[in-house]
Amino acid sequence: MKRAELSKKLIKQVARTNVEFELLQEGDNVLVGLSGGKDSLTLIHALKHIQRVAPYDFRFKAVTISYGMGENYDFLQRHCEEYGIEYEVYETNIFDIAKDKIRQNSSYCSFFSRMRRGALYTYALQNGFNKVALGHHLDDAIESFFMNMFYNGTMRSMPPIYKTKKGLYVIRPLIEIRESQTAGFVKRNGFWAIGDEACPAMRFDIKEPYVRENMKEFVKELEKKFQDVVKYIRASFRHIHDDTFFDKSRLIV
Ligand SMILES: Nc1ncnc2c1ncn2[C@@H]1O[C@H](COP(=O)(O)OP(=O)(O)OP(=O)(O)O)[C@@H](O)[C@H]1O
Repeated sequence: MKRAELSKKLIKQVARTNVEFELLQEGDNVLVGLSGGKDSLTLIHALKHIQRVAPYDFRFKAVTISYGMGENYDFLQRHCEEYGIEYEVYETNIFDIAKDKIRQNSSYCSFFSRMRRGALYTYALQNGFNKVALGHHLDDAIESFFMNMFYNGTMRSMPPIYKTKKGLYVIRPLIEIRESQTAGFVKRNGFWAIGDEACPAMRFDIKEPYVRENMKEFVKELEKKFQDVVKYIRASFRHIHDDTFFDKSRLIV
């Protein structure tokens, strides 16, 4: 069985996040969302590594949500076979539904993303999984944080773990690693990954949502000015003084 090569730094960070937030535990049955992009490819191999070395047993299966646009995921099927990873493509009709809905709803990508998330959760619940793992990383969490603040007027980001109303745990084992590390991982192993288009609509010449692009640029510029800014933002995410803002429900009075 082939083994992918993960950098020590990446393994160490994922292991630390995993232990601190108790993401994976004995007996877990984890459904991993595999888009075929660099992040979720890194995720399946990081989980495979943890499975080899952890003193507890858990099972995971990678699933790709197909939008029903005639996509071909044979390369992922072959990849998972080579590395001994259980895999399935879950067919949906998200694209058909989108064609009707999107005329009224201008936000293609968020529509696809919501539907995809719904399909993943449904598949997990119907097939006895207790956790869903997603490939979001630190850059995603930081971009989301600024996006929510600058465009929605809310302060929120992406937690390493949370429980849905239906009792499913959503975990993000890569949440403290940088996007450059997932890019490095696929490069190092010579893996082909689907490009960074954030949603299938973009394959039809729709530009990447400019808001996220702006946020990427914004963080890049910040890093040019303040070398360690990402380190400090990450630290801030761990030290939240939520009684120091203007949210009445959180004030200590
Ligand atoms: N078609 C899909 N099927 C299953 N899971 C998916 C799919 N698309 C995305 N995901 C999951 O949702 C996570 C976040 O989605 P997002 O659109 O931000 O990912 P992405 O840009 O495709 O990233 P990645 O490089 O992980 O593939 C992914 O890391 C992956 O775990």
